[in-house]
Amino acid sequence: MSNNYIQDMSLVIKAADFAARKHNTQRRKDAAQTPYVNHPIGAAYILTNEAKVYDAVTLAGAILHDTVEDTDTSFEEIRNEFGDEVLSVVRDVTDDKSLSKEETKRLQIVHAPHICEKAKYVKLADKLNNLRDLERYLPVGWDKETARKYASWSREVVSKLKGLNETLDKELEDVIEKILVKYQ
Ligand SMILES: Nc1nc2c(ncn2[C@@H]2O[C@H](COP(=O)(O)OP(=O)(O)O)[C@@H](OP(=O)(O)OP(=O)(O)O)[C@H]2O)c(=O)[nH]1
Repeated sequence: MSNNYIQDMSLVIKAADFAARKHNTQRRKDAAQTPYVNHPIGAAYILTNEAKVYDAVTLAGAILHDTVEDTDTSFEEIRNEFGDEVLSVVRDVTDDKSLSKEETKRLQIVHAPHICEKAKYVKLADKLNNLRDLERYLPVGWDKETARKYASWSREVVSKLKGLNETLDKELEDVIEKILVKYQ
């Protein structure tokens, strides 16, 4: 085994361990209250399985993408544990939760073209994983209009990231269309 391979594998597995511990009390908004960590792991799996992205920093970034936004994790902790490259990816996909929901959503559209390429992949996989869940079930507390609005807003965000990966572009387009039909 090469040293690079060992380093890459270690980084990704460390990220999975870290995310699982940080998200351990959180659940998805489905009836079964699926562990929240299924979402970041699902996003990373979309990258390897569908987008054919195998870069360890991108995969670690995908696995860690909600730790600062949704748990007590700080950017400093991400830097100390995973280094500056992973930090850049996580920083680029972390919303400022001190802003209003509307402003946060507006800023995702504005910022999307300017984030680093690895973060763009993470953002696409994040949205695709959430949208696939949304197509399967309405999250607890959501109505059809909330679902349609989330899909339309996601379409605006991902439109700023088009051209990076044909498979992700197509899968996102398809699932958004299905949601808009299912919840009309
Ligand atoms: N489809 C789906 N989404 C779920 C589920 N559980 C949690 N979510 C999260 O809900 C958020 C969207 O719901 P909102 O009503 O807008 O936000 P909020 O509840 O977190 O305040 C998404 O995160 P976000 O950070 O607000 O948006 P994004 O930037 O991750 O897209 C998504 O990750 C689930 O079971 N299904």
